[in-house]
Amino acid sequence: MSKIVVVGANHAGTACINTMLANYGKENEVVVFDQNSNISFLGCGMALWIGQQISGPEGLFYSDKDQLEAAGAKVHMNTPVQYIDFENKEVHVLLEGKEHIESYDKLILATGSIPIIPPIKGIELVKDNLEFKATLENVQFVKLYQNAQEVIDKLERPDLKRVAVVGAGYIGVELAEAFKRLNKEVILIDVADTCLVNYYDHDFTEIMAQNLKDNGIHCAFGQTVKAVEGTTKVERIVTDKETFDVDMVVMAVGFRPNNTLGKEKLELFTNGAYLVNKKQQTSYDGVYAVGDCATVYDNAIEASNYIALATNAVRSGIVAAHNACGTELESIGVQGSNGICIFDLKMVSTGLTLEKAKRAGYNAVETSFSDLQKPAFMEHDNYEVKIKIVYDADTRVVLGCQMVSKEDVSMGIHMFSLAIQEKVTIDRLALLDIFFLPHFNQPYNYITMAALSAK
Ligand SMILES: Cc1cc2nc3c(=O)[nH]c(=O)nc-3n(C[C@H](O)[C@H](O)[C@H](O)COP(=O)(O)OP(=O)(O)OC[C@H]3O[C@@H](n4cnc5c(N)ncnc54)[C@H](O)[C@@H]3O)c2cc1C
Ligand SMILES: NC(=O)c1ccc[n+]([C@@H]2O[C@H](COP(=O)([O-])OP(=O)(O)OC[C@H]3O[C@@H](n4cnc5c(N)ncnc54)[C@H](O)[C@@H]3O)[C@@H](O)[C@H]2O)c1
Repeated sequence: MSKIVVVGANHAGTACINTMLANYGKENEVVVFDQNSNISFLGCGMALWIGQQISGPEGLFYSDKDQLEAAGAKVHMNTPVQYIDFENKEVHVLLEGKEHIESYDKLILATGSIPIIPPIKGIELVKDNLEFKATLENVQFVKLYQNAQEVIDKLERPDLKRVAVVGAGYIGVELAEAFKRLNKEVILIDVADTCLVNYYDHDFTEIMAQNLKDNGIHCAFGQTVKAVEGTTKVERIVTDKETFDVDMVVMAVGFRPNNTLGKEKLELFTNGAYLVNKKQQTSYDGVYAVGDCATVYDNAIEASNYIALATNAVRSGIVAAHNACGTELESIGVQGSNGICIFDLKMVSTGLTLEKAKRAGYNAVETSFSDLQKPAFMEHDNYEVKIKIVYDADTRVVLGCQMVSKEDVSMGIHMFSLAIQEKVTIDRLALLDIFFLPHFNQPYNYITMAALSAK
């Protein structure tokens, strides 16, 4: 019997623990440490909860200590791992306030990510706090259940009327919508000249930017935040171009891998993530890393990359579990598939945008098409869809796809995800067997038409 210690039991850790226990039963002793009081909080539901689109946070958890223990793990919550002695295979923790050493045969690091805190005057963290609390009151970071609860409590105060969201990425736009739904005045600030720059090309991001503006959000794009000011609480946010009087500042400028425990010993990716192979093995024998603290293999660039998504966290946890328990299993890699829905406008993407593909050195080109989802004679619930397929002009292989519509076109993006993974050419897509029924689509549908129009 070998002892496997898991550090971090959120999405990646929980998937790993459950896979080990479900498939290998009592073959291993599984010991888990997490510094938080709860596990499995779905951050994806945070904006829905804040914006009162769901009745409460209860459904945003899918596991807990009791469930993991019933399956056979020993779980220590509120227990930060402070240090790992990789040579002697020991994890040093603060257990109920006392130092405790746990030995291991194999180690899974699932310590996730922490908010990026840019060097802006006024947004510094209170030192050594696990819940990302800032020194100036009403500067909020959004990662944990506790962070969301705090924002909700503060929003109930009638004098809290104006909110600035810094970062117009996925979290920023989702929260901007949530605050607007609560009738707050919302300013959405990004250094980039538009929103969602990490996922879509400019023609697509402009559609979302217009959607945000149409719904009353003040977009301050292309602005660099210089300071957040106030005596004890937030009173204003100052950028290089404007000053906004606000009562709350929500920081959503991205996350960085939490590599504190292994950064001295393990090989790291450019952004500090633990560099892992397709079996989730780090550079240190017997040590695996999963989820947001680790790299993924990105099929679109055919190299390691950092793509922090719950979907990747879960899959990497499963892969690590099998390898740690003795069954060799390689990840098939990812395409970074993602989606968003803001005031009913839905956008989905996978693989590389045209801009990113060019930056990655591909001779990349695009083919686009816009049409109604269904034939024009379908007079109700029939929306415009815009699609862009990015492909390599030399090999004709599909590199990426973006779609936008009020229609739910999300299932279509999975096919492009597979196409990138399997290196399908744009010409194969043009003749793909796509069924037709007026309730769903058109005979000459936009996927076929975009592929047929490829030069
Ligand atoms: C607001 C928000 C919305 C999101 N929406 C989506 C979405 O719609 N779709 C999507 O795919 N992804 C989404 N994400 C990203 C997704 O939540 C992350 O990719 C995912 O949480 C990564 O899971 P993880 O288990 O690797 O890391 P984390 O969730 O960061 O968990 C790490 C765990 O490790 C523990 N830990 C860290 N250090 C220690 C230590 N020293 N000792 C003990 N325990 C430790 C922490 O307490 C935590 O429980 C969202 C994220 C946020 C914040
Ligand atoms: N729907 C989804 O799939 C979903 C939803 C939420 C979060 N997530 C994932 O969670 C992770 C974190 O999301 P996120 O929104 O924090 O990151 P993000 O990378 O999506 O967006 C960060 C944004 O902050 C901006 N930015 C960076 N530094 C800045 C600065 N100093 N001032 C102003 N703007 C600045 C960037 O230009 C970017 O637009 C991502 O990996 C994301 O994909 C996914």
